Amino acid sequence: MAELTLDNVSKVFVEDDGNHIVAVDDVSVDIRDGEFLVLVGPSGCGKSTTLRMIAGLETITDGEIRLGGEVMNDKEPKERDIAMVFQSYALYPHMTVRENMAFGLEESTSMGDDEIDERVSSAAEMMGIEELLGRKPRELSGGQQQRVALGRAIVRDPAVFLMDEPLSNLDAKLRSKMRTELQRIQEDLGVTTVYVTHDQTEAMTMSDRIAVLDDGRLQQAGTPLECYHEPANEFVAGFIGDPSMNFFDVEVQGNQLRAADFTYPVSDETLQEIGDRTTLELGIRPEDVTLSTDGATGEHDFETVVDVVEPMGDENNVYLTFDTGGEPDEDDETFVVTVGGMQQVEAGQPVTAHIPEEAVHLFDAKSGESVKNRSLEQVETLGKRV
Ligand SMILES: Nc1ncnc2c1ncn2[C@@H]1O[C@H](COP(=O)(O)OP(=O)(O)OP(=O)(O)O)[C@@H](O)[C@H]1O
Repeated sequence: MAELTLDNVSKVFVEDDGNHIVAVDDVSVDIRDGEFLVLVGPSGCGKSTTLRMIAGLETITDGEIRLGGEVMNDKEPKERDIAMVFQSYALYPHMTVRENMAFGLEESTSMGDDEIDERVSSAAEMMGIEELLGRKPRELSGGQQQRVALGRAIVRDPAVFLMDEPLSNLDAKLRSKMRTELQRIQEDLGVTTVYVTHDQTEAMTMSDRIAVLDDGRLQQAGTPLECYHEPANEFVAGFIGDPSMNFFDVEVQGNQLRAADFTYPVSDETLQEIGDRTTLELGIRPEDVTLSTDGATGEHDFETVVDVVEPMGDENNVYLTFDTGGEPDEDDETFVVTVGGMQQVEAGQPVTAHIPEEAVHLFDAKSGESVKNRSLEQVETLGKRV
């Protein structure tokens, strides 16, 4: 059993001048046995510090970390059944690949040479590095070093893998190849894994669940689709998804959401969810807006003009400006809309943007908390790309 639990975990660094930095603030999350959890968030949000506390490389200021029910707080790193893979790979330069992989086992266990050899061979096979076992790290490419670092973690057969941006030094193509390979290996081995990245594509594609951090605080822990379609707040909504969700400041007037001349009527059901709030942030995903040249025929259709078209291959990112009737430029809202690559759209072209109410997200303007999300059920019935 290797369930990993973080219970109200905090980390405060005290600098020489007495200044307190709250790097991790009261984070609680349960990582199930065999689960692949990705910790994601912007630079400085506390991802690495969280991982280092789990590894025992950093003390815990407050709270408790448990592995398989056992409290880890005061255990030395080597007493924890955990293997960590770093961004820098951290291979020993004077050792061969075989020695690098075997080193941890020789140091920390009374395992016989035969079993060590067997484990190294099997991990090398899994990582496809059998031919490299006699080489030194300097004789390897970045991708190969990365495989050795992963192989070294696998050899240990730990209860938990911790990975800190392990793919970020690889080029884009190798990175996406390693993403799928790593996922497969983790699934085959069934080892509980906590993986840190600031790359939300990695988070979306690799994880069973994502834990989104901002400013040391856990914003949401959920499946990639939950975080994408049912974000807990505006931060998660804006962070997950590329291009990012479009946001619009609106006021509630009767059954309309308004920004100067922009009016967006909503249903009674939506009004109920809004309650007595008077200011909101309206959010809409780029792929949920549709563009046409038919003119505005419905109450959720808006006339606009294409600013820029960014071809992405199979689809285009189309930038539009919504004239909301305020000061030109200042109060206008810029939108990005994703359309299929076959749809002919060019800069300067007048278009009608349709913003379907079922896909609209609403957030409390003050707290940023979610007020209305599109539900996963709606996504399925709409047959939208997810
Ligand atoms: N040893 C330290 N002493 C003081 N402050 C620290 C220390 N380590 C981290 N911090 C601070 O704690 C906060 C969280 O840092 P952390 O490295 O965990 O963030 P991160 O999300 O991993 O960022 P990145 O993606 O840039 O690596 C930051 O404000 C950082 O400056």
